[in-house]
Amino acid sequence: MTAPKIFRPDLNDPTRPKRGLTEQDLAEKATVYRPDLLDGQTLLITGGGSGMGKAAAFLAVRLGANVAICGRDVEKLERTRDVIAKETGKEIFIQTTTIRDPEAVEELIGSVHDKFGGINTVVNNAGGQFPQDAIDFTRKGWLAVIDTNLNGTWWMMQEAAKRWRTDGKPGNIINIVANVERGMPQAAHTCAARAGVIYLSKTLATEWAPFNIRINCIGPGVIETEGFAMYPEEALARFHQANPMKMRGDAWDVAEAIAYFASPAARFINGDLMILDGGQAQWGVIWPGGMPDYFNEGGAA
Ligand SMILES: CCCCCCCCC/C=C/C(=O)SCCNC(=O)CCNC(=O)[C@H](O)C(C)(C)COP(=O)(O)OP(=O)(O)OC[C@H]1O[C@@H](n2cnc3c(N)ncnc32)[C@H](O)[C@@H]1OP(=O)(O)O
Ligand SMILES: NC(=O)C1=CN([C@@H]2O[C@H](COP(=O)(O)OP(=O)(O)OC[C@H]3O[C@@H](n4cnc5c(N)ncnc54)[C@H](OP(=O)(O)O)[C@@H]3O)[C@@H](O)[C@H]2O)C=CC1
Repeated sequence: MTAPKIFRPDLNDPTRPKRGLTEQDLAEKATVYRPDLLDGQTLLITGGGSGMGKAAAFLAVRLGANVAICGRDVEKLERTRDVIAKETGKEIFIQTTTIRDPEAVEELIGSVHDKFGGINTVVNNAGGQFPQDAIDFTRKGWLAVIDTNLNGTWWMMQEAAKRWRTDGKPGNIINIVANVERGMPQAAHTCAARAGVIYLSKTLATEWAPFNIRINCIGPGVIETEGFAMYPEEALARFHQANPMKMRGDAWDVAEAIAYFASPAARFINGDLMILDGGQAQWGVIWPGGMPDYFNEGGAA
């Protein structure tokens, strides 16, 4: 029997390059939006302590919004709160929460609601996966990825919607998913979960329209963030070859798309999926754990 291929990253390995935008970038990067675009709006962003979530938090604050973030690691949340305060003078709200726990999610939505008097937009960005051939997934590994990406996103959506219904206020949900149209070899667990979120969103965009709740998804392709640490260097060297532009996006690309969906410019967009991937969906497949010989030119037919 062949042993399963496993890449278990050492997230503290000092030999691996630091990836993603710096905090200075997030504080200074130019934006296409006017500075008061999100004045008075409240955004709750899950997974806001790193990567795209942190960039979205920074941008939303810079555009005038009240921002709350959550994640499992309190240090990342505190660091994000402190640097945003230092760079913008504005205090964001943080709460340690795993989105996998529906009671913790209920508490989170309640606290943010009480703190700011309501929530305008929920950004379900928290998530992730590990690269592995599906045939070797352990039960625990499969469940961890489904629970985080599908169940966790659902708990957030349902709890926010209940609040909006009770308050009689409009709501807006932005779900960060992935590029799943052509499947995702070696990421089948996340592909299943993200496809679930996309069709959950399309369904609820209709079912929750009477409550004035809109729901849209953003499907990023290869976006260079701290999250790249989950993948081996050999895979990272190939990721961007899977889009015809042969480049990586950055967290600001996604943050600006989130700001657009949070703004009045998107008021008539509902149940949609925006793909932000340099064209990868039409062209390439990533194979984060390495492409099997079978698919190489000259490999077994
Ligand atoms: C979208 C793009 C797609 C991939 C395609 C390429 C995409 C392009 C670019 C990048 C896309 C990104 O999403 S970058 C963003 C990446 N960021 C993240 O993934 C951050 C969040 N991720 C996580 O927290 C974890 O990976 C996740 C498994 C989802 C949840 O972790 P938990 O802490 O709950 O669980 P753990 O205790 O760590 O693990 C639970 C079990 O999962 C399995 N497991 C965990 N890590 C494992 C590993 N490396 N290899 C095998 N199996 C593993 C084991 O069975 C574990 O049990 P034990 O054996 O008992 O331990
Ligand atoms: N980078 C890319 O190329 C792509 C990324 N994506 C997805 O985009 C999203 C953002 O990724 P990115 O910024 O790159 O990577 P990061 O790893 O930086 O971000 C993921 C965030 O999710 C949080 N998180 C994970 N699990 C939970 C949980 N159970 N409860 C609460 N928070 C959680 C993490 O915080 P903490 O560890 O503190 O809990 C972290 O801040 C993820 O869903 C990712 O899978 C999709 C396609 C491509």
